[in-house]
Amino acid sequence: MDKNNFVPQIPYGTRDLLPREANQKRIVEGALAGLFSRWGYDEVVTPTFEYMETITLGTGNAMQEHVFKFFDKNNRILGLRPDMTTPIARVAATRLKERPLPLRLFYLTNVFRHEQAQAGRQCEFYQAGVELLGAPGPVADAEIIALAVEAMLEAGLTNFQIGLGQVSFINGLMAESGLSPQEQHRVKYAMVTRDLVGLGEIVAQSGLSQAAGELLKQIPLLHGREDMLNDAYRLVNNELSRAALDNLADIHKLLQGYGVERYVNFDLGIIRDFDYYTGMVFEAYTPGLGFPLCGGGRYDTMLASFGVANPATGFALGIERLLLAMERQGIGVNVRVKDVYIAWAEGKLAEAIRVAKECRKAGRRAELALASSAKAAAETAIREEGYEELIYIE
Ligand SMILES: N[C@@H](Cc1c[nH]c[nH+]1)C(=O)O
Repeated sequence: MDKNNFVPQIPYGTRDLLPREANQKRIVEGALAGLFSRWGYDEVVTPTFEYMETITLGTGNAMQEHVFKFFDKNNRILGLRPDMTTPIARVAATRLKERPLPLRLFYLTNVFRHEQAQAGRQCEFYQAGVELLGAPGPVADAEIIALAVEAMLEAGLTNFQIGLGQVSFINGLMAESGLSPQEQHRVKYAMVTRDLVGLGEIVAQSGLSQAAGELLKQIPLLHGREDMLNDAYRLVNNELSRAALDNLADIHKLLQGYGVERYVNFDLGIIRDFDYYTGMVFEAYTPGLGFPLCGGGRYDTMLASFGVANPATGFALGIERLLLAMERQGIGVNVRVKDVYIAWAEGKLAEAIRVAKECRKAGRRAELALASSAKAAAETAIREEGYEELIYIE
C-alpha cells in the first residue's frame, strides 16, 4: 500500500472528541459531579471490562448481543461494560457490602454497546449517572427523578420532559392477558421499540379476546398528566397494575415537593431496553433529539443476583446526547477562553518564561511562543488563535 495514501480509520461507532467538544464535555461533567456530590453521592470508578458472567447476571439476556466480547489469557470471556448499573451492583454486593445503607454512588464514564451508529448514538458513549442502593419506596424514586431533572437544568437545558412509567403496570396486564411467555416477550419488544403496527399484529395473532387485545394496544397511548392515572385505573382489574398506578401517584406527590412536577408526564408505555427494571421507569426527551437523553428506574432484584438482596434505583444521562441537544437548541457551553499569548523578541525567552509562569500562577491560561517573532506577526497570531491579550516581551 502506498504509505502516503493510507488514511487510518477509527472503529465503527466510535468518535474522536476534538478540543472544543472535549472541553465542553469536561465542563458539563464537572458541573454534574458537583451537583451529585451536593446531593450526597460519592464517585466510584470500576474496570472498563468485566467477566461476561457478571454482565449477564446484571443486565439479563436482552443486552447480550450488544456487548463487545473478547478473551483474557485464560480464555475467560470478558465484555466491555454496556452500562454502569451492573458494575456498581457488583461493587455494592461485594466490597461495599458492610457499609451502612443507603449507598449513594455516582459515575462519569464511558460505556459500550453494539448499536446502529448515528449522531447521538455511538457504540462507545459517555454517561453521567447515579445509583441509590438499599432504599425501597417512592421517596428514593422521587429523589432519583428530581436529581435527573436538576442534572439537565444544571447542564443548561430547560426544554425537556420526563416520561414516567411503571413496569409492573404492564407486567400485571400481561399476567392478566394469558399470553404465552414468548408472546409477552414479543409484545414487550414492540413496546420498547414503539412499534405500534407490530404490536397490533402480535395481538391479532395471539387469539386474545377483543377486549384484552384492545387493552394491550392501548398501553402505549396511556400518557398524560395525573387524570390519565385515573383513566388507567379504570381500565385494569389486577392488583399488580393497580399497585403500580398507586406507586406512580405517590412518586408524583413527592415530585411536587421538589417543585419539578412540571417536567414530568406519565407514560405507561415506557419499559426501557434493560430487563432488570422492576418498578418505576423513566426517560427524558428534548426537542430535536429522537431518542432519550436520560433514563433510569427501579431495579430491586439485581443485587440479589450478586448475593445481597437489596432494592435499588438510579438513572444515567448521555453526555453526548446532552451536548447535541444543547447545540441544536442554541445553548452554549461557556468553554474556557484563551487568555494570553506571550510572544518575545530575540534574546528575551528567559523573561517570557518568567512572565508565563506568573500568568499561570494567577490562574490565567497562557500560551508561550516557541520561537521569537516580530510584534506584528505575534498580533496576527493572537487574532487567528482567538487569544484575548498579547504580552510582547522586547
Ligand atoms: N444503566 C441504565 C440507567 C440506569 C441507572 N440506574 C438504573 N438505570 C442505562 O444505561 O440506561
